[in-house]
Amino acid sequence: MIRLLLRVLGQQYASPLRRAVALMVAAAVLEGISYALVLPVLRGLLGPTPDSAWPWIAVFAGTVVAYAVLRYVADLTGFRVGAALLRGTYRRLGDHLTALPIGWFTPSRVGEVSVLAGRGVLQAMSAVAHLLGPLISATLTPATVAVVITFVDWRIGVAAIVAAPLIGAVHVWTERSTAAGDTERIAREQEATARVVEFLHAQPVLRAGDRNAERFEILDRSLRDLETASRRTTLRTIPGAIALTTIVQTAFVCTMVLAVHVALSGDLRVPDVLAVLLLATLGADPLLSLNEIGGRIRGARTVLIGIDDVLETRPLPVAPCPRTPVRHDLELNAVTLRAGGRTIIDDLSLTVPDGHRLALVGPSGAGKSTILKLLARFSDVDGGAVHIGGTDLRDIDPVTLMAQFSIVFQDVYLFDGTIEQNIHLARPDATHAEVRAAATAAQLDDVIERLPDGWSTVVGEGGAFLSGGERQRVSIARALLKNAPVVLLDEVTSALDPLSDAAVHHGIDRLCNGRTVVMAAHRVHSVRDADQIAFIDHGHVVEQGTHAELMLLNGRYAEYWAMSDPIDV
Ligand SMILES: Nc1ncnc2c1ncn2[C@@H]1O[C@H](COP(=O)(O)OP(=O)(O)OP(=O)(O)O)[C@@H](O)[C@H]1O
Repeated sequence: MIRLLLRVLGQQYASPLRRAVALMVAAAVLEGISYALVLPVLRGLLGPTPDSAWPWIAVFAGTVVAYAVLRYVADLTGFRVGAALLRGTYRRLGDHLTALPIGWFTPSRVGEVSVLAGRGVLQAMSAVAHLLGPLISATLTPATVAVVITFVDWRIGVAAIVAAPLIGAVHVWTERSTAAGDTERIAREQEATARVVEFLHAQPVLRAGDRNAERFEILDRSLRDLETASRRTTLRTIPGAIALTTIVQTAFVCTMVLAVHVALSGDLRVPDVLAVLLLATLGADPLLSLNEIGGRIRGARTVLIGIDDVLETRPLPVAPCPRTPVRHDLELNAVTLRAGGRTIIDDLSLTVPDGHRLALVGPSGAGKSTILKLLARFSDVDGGAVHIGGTDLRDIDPVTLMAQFSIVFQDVYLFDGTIEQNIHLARPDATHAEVRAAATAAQLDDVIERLPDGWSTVVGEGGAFLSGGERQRVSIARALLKNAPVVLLDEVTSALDPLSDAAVHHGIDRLCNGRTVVMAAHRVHSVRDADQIAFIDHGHVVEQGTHAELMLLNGRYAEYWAMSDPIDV
């Protein structure tokens, strides 16, 4: 577990962790020694001069006080190390996540990482803070007691010590038999969490379609699966729990029987017999708690394996000598992309000269949004290359690359802050006046006027207090403020009222002015003025040209145009 923890977090935590473990070991041994002092106390008390017990009672009291202080320091150190590990895990995970390709963040991965980063990390780190000490105590205190018994009578000591390898074997066996179950239970837990979130998010749709019962059945099934997986894991731990209890009780009974037998044969005095019986009782008790501690440590271990898996995911490679593009023409050269076992973009080539507008048109699922994502290197291509200003995206530093693009996609995410804070994100060094100018250019002024607290209105998590068209306008304001040379635009698909639609398109026109633009268009009227239009289907360019050229060709684009809503045209 500690090795895994250090692999996840890095070796810089090795020495504080070792210090905490050393203190916990010292506390556990001192606890065992304090129990062992029962022996001289009883020998004195039950001997010819009971007063001789007093010095030992004083030593016993001193040891108990020293143990209490050491335990406190050890627990405090464990707690501090746990807190430092918690911060370290969040930082490591955060740093790593920001380096992962944007394409990695699918909804299911986001759900998985949310569970890990939320409850998971806390669970794993509280194991260090709260369980490492009890685990060390539960093993080392009985071991110290067994060594002391060996000094009293080696035969009884050996009977007690024999239990140790058996307990170790049971622990390893339980670990192995429950490992697969633990992994399955965590997977079911993540699945159930995702279904609960989905059920809550989908309430408006489900109620409108009277589909709550049907969808609840899916949620209920995933909760039942979780229950089954949890029951299966619990059942798998039962044999280990029974075996551990049996071994501990058998060793305890053997120690007692042997102690009585040795005493009856005259080899052991009464105080020593009493001390051995007392020590055996004190040693057996913590061993029985190993089951519960082991179960919780196993849970923490499974979480650490999950975090390790995320950290093992390779970020996109960064060129050793990154280059900075000086022009902003774009080129997709024989690009192929595969995902989910199929080819999404197939040997596709396109060029956009600096300052020109390319519109991508085609049926749903043709690959238009994917092309936009490849241009911003959300993921790397499987074949071919993407260039900006003649430079392969893979040769450009990720921060420099992202600085080239203003991205306006459909799923606009707003943070739970004010509109101003949300726009400011695009360029933190922008002045207040620049932010306001971007908002005005994106036609946000009338939206802000309508909000209860104007500019200071908090927009809610994900921008929930704004409409789709309003969120889109905030996104355009961000892009305007960023003022990047290339604009990637995924046109909003949901229908907006004519006023909002006009406002969004006015903002888009301002944004595109004088820049290199690639736009995935869902409505034909918005592409008519593009310098080039590419009709995409099944990840291929089927036709390419200006609106007039494509209409003359009388092919797929012309057919698409004819079918489009006359209001669009
Ligand atoms: N990570 C992925 N794994 C598997 N399939 C994917 C992935 N990303 C995209 N796809 C698939 O690739 C295809 C192209 O998707 P894309 O979003 O680019 O289409 P689109 O032309 O933009 O569609 P729309 O007009 O509906 O937005 C779709 O069939 C989509 O399901």
